[in-house]
Amino acid sequence: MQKIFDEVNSLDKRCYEEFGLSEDILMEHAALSMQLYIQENHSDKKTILIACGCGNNGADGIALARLLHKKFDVSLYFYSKAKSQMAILQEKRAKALDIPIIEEVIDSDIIVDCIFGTGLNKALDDDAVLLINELNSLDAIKIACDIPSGISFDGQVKSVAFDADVTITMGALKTSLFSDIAKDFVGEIKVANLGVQREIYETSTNKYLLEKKDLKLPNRKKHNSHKGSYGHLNVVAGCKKGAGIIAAKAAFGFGTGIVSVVCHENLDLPYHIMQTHFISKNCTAIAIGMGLGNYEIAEVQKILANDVKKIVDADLFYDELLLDVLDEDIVLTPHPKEFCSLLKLSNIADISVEQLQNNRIKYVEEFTSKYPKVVLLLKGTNVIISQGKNLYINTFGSAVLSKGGSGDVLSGLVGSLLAQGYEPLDAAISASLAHALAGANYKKNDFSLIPSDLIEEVRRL
Ligand SMILES: NC(=O)C1=CN([C@@H]2O[C@H](COP(=O)(O)OP(=O)(O)OC[C@H]3O[C@@H](n4cnc5c(N)ncnc54)[C@H](O)[C@@H]3O)[C@@H](O)[C@H]2O)[C@@H](O)CC1
Ligand SMILES: Nc1ncnc2c1ncn2[C@@H]1O[C@H](COP(=O)(O)OP(=O)(O)O)[C@@H](O)[C@H]1O
Ligand SMILES: [K+]
Repeated sequence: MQKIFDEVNSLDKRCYEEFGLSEDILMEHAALSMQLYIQENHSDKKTILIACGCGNNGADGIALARLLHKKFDVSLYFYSKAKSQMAILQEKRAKALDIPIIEEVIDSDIIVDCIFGTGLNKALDDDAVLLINELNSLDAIKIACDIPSGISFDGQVKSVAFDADVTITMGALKTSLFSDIAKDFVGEIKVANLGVQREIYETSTNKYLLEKKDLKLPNRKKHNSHKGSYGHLNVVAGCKKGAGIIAAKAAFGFGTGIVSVVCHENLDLPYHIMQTHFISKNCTAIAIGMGLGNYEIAEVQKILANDVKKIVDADLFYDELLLDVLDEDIVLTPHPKEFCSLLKLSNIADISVEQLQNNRIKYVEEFTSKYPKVVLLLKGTNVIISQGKNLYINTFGSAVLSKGGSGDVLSGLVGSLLAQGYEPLDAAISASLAHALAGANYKKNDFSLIPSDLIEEVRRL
């Protein structure tokens, strides 16, 4: 996993104070890394437009123009007059080289957005909105310097943001790049070293970006085993039985030795999935909530009181009885609407889905600091998983997963790993990665995936 930081000003400051580097050195490295990226990936292109603002993001852009001048046809466009000391200095250097400065945006092979970086501190004015819309409308390779202009420090996009193919972010990954809203603007994210290697630049953090290698598949190492060695998951099915059946199939395909669906009515299940009317004595984990619908409170209370690992999803996020188990290391997998209900039930906040989506990390942190044992997996395009103070983000998911039943597959995967003995946090992380990567491996197209395709892809991981 890679570290993520809420802010990097303190990390820059450390470079000056502890490593004796200057702002100029850091900026030169920022510009150099963008130059190298462009030369290594787009040497066949001719024209580059660099749009600059008045602060140090703009200064990065002017320094880049100096580095690329003559190798490409570089034009500088100033959205506003240089204001920061470094922007004034860089402009002087650029003028000494006669780098073309243009008054109107022109068609170019590559556009580099250096209008606003981490200093964006108010709403974009009409001119900025017009400029960003104009840049977005051009058919060019689009590179954002540090962060696409228009995304604020907390990952919100109030009006518009630069629509980047790639974001070259300076020094370290920033939290703002990983909001659900930002995902449609950042493109591929690359980190530029600022004069020291990243491992030196970075300090400690509580936020991490998950990588493919963080997926720990339940590979079987022992030959001397039997089905009971790989756990017994009980999936509780309710009114909408399909949800439980999907979860059960996903769990079986992900390695659980025995999977039983708990339901009073007789179900038509695949032969390898068992049915039971009550929780099995030897079950090693329980998945409950998916499609539960109307249920008897006493019965659900009794199920939740079982001393085995549990994953809770869907309908139970609307019921106060969930509050009884929030002092356990239980896994909860709400989507945003369900999480809003959970926040309300737990007296943390009474907010709309929109308010949540604009502040996902804030509310996850509030919840997990109130309930430090719970493993919370907040669904979304960038899934957030958190327990206690630590928070992990999975960005591998995509819109192929926006289908009824995708969440039921996820519950099944989490339950499967819990039943096989994974710790709750490890189960949530690996299940979420498997879920998203399986979706990404489905290559037919981006609209036709159904839960059985997703389970099939999980089985191929
Ligand atoms: N040590 C450093 O400080 C380094 C900074 N770097 C670059 O510097 C950037 C941060 O520079 P700054 O702090 O100067 O910030 P920005 O360059 O993002 O812009 C800040 C300026 O824009 C103005 N502004 C903010 N929001 C506005 C709005 N909506 N409409 C109009 N004007 C607005 C502010 O008043 C301020 O003058 C980083 O994103 C990064 O690109 C890099 O060069 C690496 C090193
Ligand atoms: N656009 C998207 N990008 C990434 N993941 C997505 C996207 N849309 C949906 N998902 C994932 O699909 C799952 C949907 O779950 P949920 O809404 O509970 O569906 P259901 O209850 O119908 O099974 C979640 O894991 C979510 O993170
Ligand atoms: K920018």
